[in-house]
Amino acid sequence: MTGAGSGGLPEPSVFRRVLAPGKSPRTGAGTIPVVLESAFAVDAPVHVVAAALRHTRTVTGFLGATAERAPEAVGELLLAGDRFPVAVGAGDAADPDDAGGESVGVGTVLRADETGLRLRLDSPAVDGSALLEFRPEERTTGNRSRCEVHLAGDGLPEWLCGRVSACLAAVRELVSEWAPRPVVVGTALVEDGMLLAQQRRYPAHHAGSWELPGGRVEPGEGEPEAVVRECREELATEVVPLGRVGTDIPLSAGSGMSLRVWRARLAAGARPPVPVEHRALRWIELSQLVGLEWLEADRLLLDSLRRIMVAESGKHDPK
Ligand SMILES: Nc1nc2c([nH]c(=O)n2[C@H]2C[C@H](O)[C@@H](COP(=O)(O)OP(=O)(O)OP(=O)(O)O)O2)c(=O)[nH]1
Repeated sequence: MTGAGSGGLPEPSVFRRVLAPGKSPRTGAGTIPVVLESAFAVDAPVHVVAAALRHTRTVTGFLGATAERAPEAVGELLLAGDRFPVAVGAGDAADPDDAGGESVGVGTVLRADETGLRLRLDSPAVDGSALLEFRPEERTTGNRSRCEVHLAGDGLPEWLCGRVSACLAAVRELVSEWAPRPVVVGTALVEDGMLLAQQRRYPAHHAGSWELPGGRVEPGEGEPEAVVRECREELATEVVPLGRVGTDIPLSAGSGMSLRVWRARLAAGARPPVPVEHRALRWIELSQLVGLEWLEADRLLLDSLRRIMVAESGKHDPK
């Protein structure tokens, strides 16, 4: 990978364009396949950057650059399996409403989680498939956390490079808007490959839905401390936080908060969790994960939660 300087946005000109060995330039519709390798730095923690990289409107708007056709993706953040239309051609990369070309391809999300965003672009105009990947990596110096986003692409049409650059500028803006948000911590408590979920009793619009134990981080409190306190209050037990899981999830428009999940285990000798404030608790097996009626925000974390459940159980993922 090639570093693109400290904090500078990668202009199309700084993308290293290399024809992949053994490949020859494809012809037609101005498509020259490009192998793209680049990196740029953002002054924000990786879980915030990874969230912005999967923001549906930003990614589909800039990369798809087609205003008329709504993406099939319905969530605020992209999920693996989502698909969206892509107008093929030059257009104005800075304007998501300017579709450019006339022919339409399809973008498919192959992965959208804390490890990054991986997309496939299928269109007759690119003569098959092109792959594009954004991979955020944390770089910590002292107590300052910044993120390096590595870009990789294979078989990219030339016109897509300008859109990638415009998309990254929009991601950067989103990051500066999201980074200072107050945080609600959620706890992914996994024991023997099973995840603890709790069913809300209130407010009315959340009652009956399932969520992870947690709540708002108090002023002056660290996130791991908030995880321990909330589990004491809600489950009457002691947990040990182990690290973050998934990307941040921006909570619904009015709240201005982000959900940030920590993985945890029960402390040695801790009492079994009981529902103090909630209607019910349930230890969820892998096969029950998707079918549960989760709060909408939690649904966007299921791929990441599945991964830690599989790792804990030592089983093969049947998905
Ligand atoms: N705790 C938690 N909150 C979640 C999850 N998913 C999700 O959308 N939320 C939302 C619901 C609420 O709008 C907000 C946090 O509310 P909360 O009621 O748990 O927070 P809290 O304990 O600090 O609040 P309070 O009851 O003391 O007033 O985050 C989740 O998995 N766990």
